[in-house]
Amino acid sequence: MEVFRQLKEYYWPERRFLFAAIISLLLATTLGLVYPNLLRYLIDEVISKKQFDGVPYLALLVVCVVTVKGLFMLGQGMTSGQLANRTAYNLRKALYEKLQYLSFQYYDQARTGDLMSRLTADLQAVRDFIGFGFVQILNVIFMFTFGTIMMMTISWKLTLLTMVAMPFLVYTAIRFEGKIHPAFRQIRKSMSEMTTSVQENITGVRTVKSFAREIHEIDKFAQRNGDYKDNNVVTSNIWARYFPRMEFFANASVVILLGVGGYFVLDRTITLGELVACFSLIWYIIGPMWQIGFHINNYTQSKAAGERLLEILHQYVHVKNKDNAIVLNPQQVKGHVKFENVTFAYPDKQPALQDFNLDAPAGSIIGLLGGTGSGKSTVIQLLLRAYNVRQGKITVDGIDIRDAQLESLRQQMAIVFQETFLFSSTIRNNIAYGIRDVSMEEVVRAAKFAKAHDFIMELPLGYDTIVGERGLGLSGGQKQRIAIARALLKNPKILILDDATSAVDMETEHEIQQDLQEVMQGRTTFIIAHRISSLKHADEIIVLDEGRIVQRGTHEQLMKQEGPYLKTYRIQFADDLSIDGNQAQGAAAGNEAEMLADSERLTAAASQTEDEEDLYRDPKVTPIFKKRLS
Ligand SMILES: Nc1ncnc2c1ncn2[C@@H]1O[C@H](COP(=O)(O)OP(=O)(O)OP(=O)(O)O)[C@@H](O)[C@H]1O
Repeated sequence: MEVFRQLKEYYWPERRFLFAAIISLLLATTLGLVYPNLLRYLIDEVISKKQFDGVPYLALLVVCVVTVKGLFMLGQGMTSGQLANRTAYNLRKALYEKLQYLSFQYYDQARTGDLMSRLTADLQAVRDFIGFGFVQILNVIFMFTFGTIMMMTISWKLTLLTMVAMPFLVYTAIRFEGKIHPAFRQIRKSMSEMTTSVQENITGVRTVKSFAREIHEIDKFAQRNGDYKDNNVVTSNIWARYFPRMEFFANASVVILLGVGGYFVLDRTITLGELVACFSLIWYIIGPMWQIGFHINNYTQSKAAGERLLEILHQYVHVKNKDNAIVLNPQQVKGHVKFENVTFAYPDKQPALQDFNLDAPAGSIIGLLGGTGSGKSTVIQLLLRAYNVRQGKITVDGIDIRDAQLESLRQQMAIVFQETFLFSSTIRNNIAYGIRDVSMEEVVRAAKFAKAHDFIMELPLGYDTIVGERGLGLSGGQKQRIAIARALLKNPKILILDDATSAVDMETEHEIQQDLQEVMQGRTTFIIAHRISSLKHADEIIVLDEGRIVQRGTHEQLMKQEGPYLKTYRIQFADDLSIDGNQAQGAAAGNEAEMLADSERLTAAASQTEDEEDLYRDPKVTPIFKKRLS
């Protein structure tokens, strides 16, 4: 019962329904005990004595008892239903809330299919037990106790003899419980593995098909399906072995009752009516014992399910607010970011970042460059406080981010990831995600800045087009542009572009960056990019290799040093040259010239773009948005 003790806070507030269900069932069971007594009266007082005048009254009494019992059963059903559904609601709410606050570290390991199975099948099992199963077990106890007491009042000897087989029944039932509980746990585990496999297959269907791995996936699923089947077979075998034994011991009681009871009637120790009443009452005792397997099964299943729910509910939250955490006020935050001697390793891994130092004054642009796995995204993850830093510290305006209230810290930041997640909602809602009271004009302006407006307008329903869970129907670049619009609309003090333009073509990237120049003003901006053209305007570019800073400086400074930056520049430049002959050469030459040009001149040129001119002349642009963009 430990599991249910720990789940108390979710069903105890609904205890009024629990008590009402118990009382209703108690009364219904008590009324059920009237039948054997009516039978006894019918045989001993009416049939034996040939007093048939009382039969209509007896029949009427039966009708009344049946009706009232029915009403109590109805009450029990309704209150149990309330208890079950309210408990499920409370649990679902708590689980969902917990999932919101669990840290990135948890999600690094968590499997969606497994979580989904806990939130559905396991929750259902707990709901059914608390709402119905528990009351049924109490009913078993009532029926056994009341039935035994009534039989005792008729003949204690007969009762005790009838009970001889019961300890065997109880022993078998307990052994059955010991075997069936681990078997059910295995079933749940294999069920969750099977669900995970289906879920991953559906999510990654494009990868599976493009690698022609259908057969492999079918085999993989067949193995999990087989495990699930085997576990069910094992459980059925346990059931098959124990259930007949329980049935045997239960029926042995009836045989004893009829044999010994018949002898007692002949002996005139009890009347025929009393034997018939005992025969009726024995089912009050055997019935619950008969069902004990089902209740044990139900209980063990829900206990296993409850354990899995508690695992989520008790899951340690790695990143959380301290007591008296400092709430960052968006009006006061300037966005001065500092990393001081930060060394960080993901659990059970080599350090992803080593002795990392960075001073990004408010409004500065920091570029991060490096090969895959060099630690660029880790810098951003740590700034977001997705993980706690244990060595060194990160500050925003001098406040250690571990002391800042998490929500207020993340509200100061907007991040555009390389992989864009779009919710299954309209494009408008996707752009306005996380911002309250935003006007359509602001959404459109942000979309224009992100170069998303034109393609959105070409969609049949424009901004009201519903995009799928993974933005189905949109290209990678289009999704990225929506993500950029979403970030711009948030008006963050710290803007993070994590390879945010990797999926758009060079031309669009160039256009977006010209607009971003304007947007970045007044915000501390972190740009992770593989293309040097995306970083060249940064105030400081940090080049990482295996978690260590290997070069830092401005584009101009780094271009004068031999090192990975210049090497990367040359490779990218050479790529451009080799693409398509003369035309590319011209473009590359232009590109190089442009790269080396004075960045101020570029910014000035960029500010001449049509969109911006429109924006600042357009009287419809709300002052809020102008402020947001400046
Ligand atoms: N969630 C995680 N759990 C465990 N290890 C991780 C996790 N994220 C990153 N790493 C590891 O940390 C190291 C740095 O990864 P990071 O994602 O910061 O690199 P990156 O420079 O952003 O790479 P890329 O350009 O490929 O995105 C890598 O060795 C990577 O395997």
